[in-house]
Amino acid sequence: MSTTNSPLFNSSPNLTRSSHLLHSPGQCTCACRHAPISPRTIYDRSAAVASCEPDLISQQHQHHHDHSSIITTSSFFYKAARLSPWKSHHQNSTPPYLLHPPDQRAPITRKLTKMAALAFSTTRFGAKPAPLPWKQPALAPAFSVSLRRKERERAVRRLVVAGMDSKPTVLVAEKLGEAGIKLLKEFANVDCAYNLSAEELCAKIALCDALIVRSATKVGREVFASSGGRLKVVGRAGVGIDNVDLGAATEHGCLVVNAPTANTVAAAEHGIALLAGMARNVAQADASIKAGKWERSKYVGVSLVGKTLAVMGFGKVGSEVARRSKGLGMQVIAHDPYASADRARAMGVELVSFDEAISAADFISLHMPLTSTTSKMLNDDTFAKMKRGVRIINVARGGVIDEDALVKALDSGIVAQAALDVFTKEPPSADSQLAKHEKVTATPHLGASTMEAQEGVAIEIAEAVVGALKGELASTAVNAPMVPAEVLSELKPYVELGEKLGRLAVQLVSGGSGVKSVKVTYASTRGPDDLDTRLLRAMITKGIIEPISSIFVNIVNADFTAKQRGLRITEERTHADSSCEHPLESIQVRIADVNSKFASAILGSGEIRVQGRVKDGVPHLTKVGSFDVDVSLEGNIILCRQVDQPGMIGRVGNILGEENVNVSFMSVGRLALRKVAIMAIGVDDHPSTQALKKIGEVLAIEEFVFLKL
Ligand SMILES: NC(=O)C1=CN([C@@H]2O[C@H](COP(=O)(O)OP(=O)(O)OC[C@H]3O[C@@H](n4cnc5c(N)ncnc54)[C@H](O)[C@@H]3O)[C@@H](O)[C@H]2O)C=CC1
Ligand SMILES: O=C(O)C(=O)COP(=O)(O)O
Repeated sequence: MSTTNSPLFNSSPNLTRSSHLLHSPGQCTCACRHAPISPRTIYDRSAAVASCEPDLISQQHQHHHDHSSIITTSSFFYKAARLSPWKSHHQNSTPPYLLHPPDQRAPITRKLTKMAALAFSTTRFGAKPAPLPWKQPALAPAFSVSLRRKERERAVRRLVVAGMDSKPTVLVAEKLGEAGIKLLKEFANVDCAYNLSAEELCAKIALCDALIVRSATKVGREVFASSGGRLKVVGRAGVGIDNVDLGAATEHGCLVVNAPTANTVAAAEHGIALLAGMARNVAQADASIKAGKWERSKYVGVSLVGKTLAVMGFGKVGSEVARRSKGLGMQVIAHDPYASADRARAMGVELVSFDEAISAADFISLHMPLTSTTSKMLNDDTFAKMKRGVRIINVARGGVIDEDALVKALDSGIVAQAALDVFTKEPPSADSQLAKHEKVTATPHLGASTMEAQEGVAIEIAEAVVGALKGELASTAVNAPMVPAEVLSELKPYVELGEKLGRLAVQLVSGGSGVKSVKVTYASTRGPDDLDTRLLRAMITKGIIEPISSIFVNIVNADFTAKQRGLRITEERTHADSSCEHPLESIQVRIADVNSKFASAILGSGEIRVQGRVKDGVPHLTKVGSFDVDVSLEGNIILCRQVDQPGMIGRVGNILGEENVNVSFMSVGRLALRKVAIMAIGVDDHPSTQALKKIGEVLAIEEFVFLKL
C-alpha cells in the first residue's frame, strides 16, 4: 500500500493495518535537540541520537558519567518501551519476563520488572500480555467492576506455560567471556559466530533478536536494514559505541546498550603500562634482546616522577589513569569540557583548557570517546603547540589522532615517542608507517583485554541484553531517554493510560485530512520540571501509530517515527486544582481535522477527544467527546450513543450474553436526563459481526463503535 493510502496520511474507514513506505530518513528536530548540558539533560541522550548529533550524545553520555551522585539516584534508564521485543516473531509465545517468579530477582530488578511489564509490555500485533499474575491491578471503584478476574488469572497461567519453549536468538559476533555466554543461554538461543564478514552478518541478522559485538564489528545502517525489524537490541560489550550507527539503530527502534564500567580498570592499567613501558623503552629493548643484541645505552629512558601528564578526557578511564599517575609522582592536569572541576580538584587534578593541557604536558594520555568533535583532535596544528619531546599515549580510539600528522611529528622530533593501543584502521595495514615507526610502541587494542575485565564485561552486557529482551529497565541504554526508576514507577499507570488513549482516539478516526495533528493535554498539579512527559508522549505516539500501521513504535523511535509519518504531537499542561500527590490528574488526547466513525467523539472544534485518568492504579476512560464516562481501560470497548431511557444496559448486555461475549465493565454518561447518553461497555472478547449488527439494530441506539485496546 502506498504512503498516501495509509491511514496516517489519509484515514481509512476500517482502520485496517496497512504498510507504509518509509521516507528517507531525515533529521529529527526533537524539542530536546539542543538541550544544554545540565544534570537534567543526562536523561536526553535519545534526543541527541534522533537528531543525529553524535557529539551531543557523547557529551551527555560522558556528562552522565561525571556525576556519580546523579548516577546513583537515576541509574535505571528506561530501556525498551516495548517489552519482549522478540515477540513479534513469536506471536503466540509469552513474554519471557513471565517465566521468572519475582522472588528470583534482586529487589530492584523485581520491582522494575513488574512495573515495566505492566506499563510497557505491548506487542505489536497481538494482544498485550496480561498483567503479571503476582500483581494484578487493583479493582476500579463504583461504576467499573471487573467481572472476570479469575478467568484472567487462568489465562495468564496458560500463556506462561504456552510460552515456555519460545526463546529469542542472540547472535554473539565477537569473543565474549564464558560467564556472559552462560547467562545468555539461560534465556536465549545463543549463536556464537565470530569473524563474520559484513555480508554474512547482514545475512544472519534477520534471524536474530539481539546482537552482541565488541569493537571489531561495524554495526552499520545496512545491518539494521537487513534485520527486517527483528533485531531489537544491540549490546556493545565494552564502552566505545563508535562502531554502532546509533542514528540507524534509533530509526529502526533498536535499543543499543553498552557495558560501560567493567573494563575501566583494565583500560587504565593498560594506559599506565604503555606510559611506563614507553618511557623505559621496554618493548624496543625486549625486541632487541630477542634479536641477540645487548643495547644498554640505546635504550636509556626518561623518568616519570615530577613530569606533567595531561589526561585528555577525565571520565572513568581518564580518572583512573590520573589516580595511578599521581601515585607515580607525576603532576597531573586534565582537559575535559564536561567534567566536574570539583571532582578533579578532590583528586588533586587541575582541569585546564585544551591548549593549556597540550602545551604544558610532558606526557599526553587520551581518554575521550571518538566523536565528530574529537576526531583528529591531535593534528598538525595541535602538535605544533606541544612541548618538543612530548610523549603520547592513546588507549582511546585511533581516530582521535590524525595519524599522518603523528608520523610527521615523530619524524620531526616534536613527539619523542607514542604508545598506541588503537588505530584508525584496525588492524593497521601491513605497511602502516605509524605502527612500524621505531618511536612507536604498539599493542593490538588490548586495553580491555584482561581475564577479569572480559568476564566482567561479558556479564554486564549479557545482563543488559537479557534485561532489554525481557523489557526490563537497565542503566546502560545508549539511545533511549533515561528515566530514573522512581519517576518511572510513578508514571507507570499513566504511561499505560496514554497508550490506550492514543489507541482509542485513532480508532475513532474515519476520514478527514489524515491523522496529522495530535494535541495532548496533561492536567497536573506539578510544575513542568517535576513532570517528565517524554515517556508519556512516546507511548501515546505508539498508541496512535501502531493500530494504523505496520510500524513498531517504542521509546527509542517514537519521536522519529512520528516525524517520519508527518504526525505532529503537541503537548500542553494545565494546572489541576488538586491536593493529590499523583503526578497527573488526567490526560487528554485530541486529534484535529478528522472525521469520526463515532460522531459523539467530536467536539465543537472538530477534534476527536478522549480523556482518561488513573484510579487506584488502573487507567480509566473518563471522557469521549463532550460526554463523561467511567470505564476501566481493560479488554476492548463498545461505545454507544443512545436515547437515555431505561433498559438499555440490559438490552445490549443480553445481545452480548447471547453471543457469549463477556462484559467486564459498563458505564453510562449523559448530557441531559432522558435525552442522549453514551454507554461505554468493556468486553473481554471480540464480538462477532452478528452481535455488533444486533446492537446497531436496537432502535434507541443512534451510533456505536467497537474499539480494541
Ligand atoms: N583500548 C581499549 O580497549 C578501551 C578503550 N576505551 C576508550 O576509552 C574511552 C573512554 O572510556 P571511559 O573513560 O570509560 O568513558 P567515559 O565516558 O567515562 O569518559 C569519557 C570522557 O571523555 C570526555 N570528553 C568528551 N568529549 C571530550 C572532548 N572533546 N575533550 C575532552 N574530553 C572529552 C567526557 O566528558 C568523559 O568525561 C571510550 O570511549 C573508549 O573509546 C575504553 C575502554 C577500553
Ligand atoms: O570498551 C571499549 O571501548 C574498547 O575499546 C574495548 O574494545 P574490545 O571490546 O576489547 O574490542
